[in-house]
Amino acid sequence: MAEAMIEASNLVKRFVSGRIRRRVVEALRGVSFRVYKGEIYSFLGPNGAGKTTTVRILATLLDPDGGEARVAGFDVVKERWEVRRRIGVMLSVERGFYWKLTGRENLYYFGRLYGIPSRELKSRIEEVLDIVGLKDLGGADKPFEEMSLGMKARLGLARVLLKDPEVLILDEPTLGLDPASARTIRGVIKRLASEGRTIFITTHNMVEAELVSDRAAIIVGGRIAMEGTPDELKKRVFNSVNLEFKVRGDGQAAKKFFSKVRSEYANRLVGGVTFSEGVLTFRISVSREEPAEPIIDYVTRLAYQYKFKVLEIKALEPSLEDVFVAVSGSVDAQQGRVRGRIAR
Ligand SMILES: Nc1ncnc2c1ncn2[C@@H]1O[C@H](COP(=O)(O)OP(=O)(O)OP(=O)(O)O)[C@@H](O)[C@H]1O
Repeated sequence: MAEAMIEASNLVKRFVSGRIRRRVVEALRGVSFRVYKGEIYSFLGPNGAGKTTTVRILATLLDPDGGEARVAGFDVVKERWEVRRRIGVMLSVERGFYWKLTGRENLYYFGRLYGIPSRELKSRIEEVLDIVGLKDLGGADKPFEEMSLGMKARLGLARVLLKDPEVLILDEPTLGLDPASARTIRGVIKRLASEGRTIFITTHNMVEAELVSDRAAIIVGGRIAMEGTPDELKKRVFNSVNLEFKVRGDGQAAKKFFSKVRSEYANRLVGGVTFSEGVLTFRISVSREEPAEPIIDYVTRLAYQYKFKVLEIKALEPSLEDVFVAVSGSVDAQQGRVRGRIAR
């Protein structure tokens, strides 16, 4: 069994706000999870779900009101310095750098602050600049204030890597980045995990979560609603997949053809049917337990009968975003934000 590098047990956190009208927000209501060595574990959740609060507790920046967490084997409250020595934390891409210093100078400053000897630090800086691709972009010698968001994020990750941490805790590491920078950051995250580092990330970006995560948890209202590999989550939430058919044929025959399909699979047709430029497209839902062949056979035979050509048959698996929407309930309030962020 792999070693647990992050263990959260029943974490509880409350915030009290407002002086006159006291308001208690239960940010975490008993959050438990484990992340094993070499794993990439994503925390997904709508706004205010408790993601950043969890990150801050794991990063020893905030104490829980209840429960406990251990990172790299050490308690985040009682042994916070042991934890800090072993983790790399990226909270917000723009935080904490010196605006007038270049990328390289900033890294030198932080490297010295982390106690890395000067000679060793210089070669380490070149190494991490290469890993995050900042030299190629000309970001190494640019003052921080003149960097693009993508360069700043890369520098943030470079700073995290200076310490060569066992565990990386990254809060929305690709938020707002251009596609190339987001891809680079995802690539670095995967590479680090393949080298045995453990990665905890929070994200709103479902496509990203699906691309990088070994396992993911969906957190809603301070509680983990569901946890598993992206595949497990999909199977648990959706017990069917949609088969999409594209057939080409004559417009008049298309009506008759489709009415046959409808009479056979009336309540299993999902989404609309379209007929465009001679191509009829429709979807039939198939439960995961039943074989798809009889449906494929039926449609193929019907197509032959009506002199239609079957252009394509494919299974459309639900995405992690579909799971997220189903699990986190109505996301109307967040929809703009969620949609906006996955469109990268
Ligand atoms: N310092 C604080 N004082 C009062 N309430 C807080 C504080 N920090 C967080 N909260 C509240 O705790 C809840 C969880 O916040 P948290 O920042 O962990 O959510 P999140 O999942 O990271 O959301 P987002 O995606 O919007 O960053 C929210 O209701 C938030 O308003």
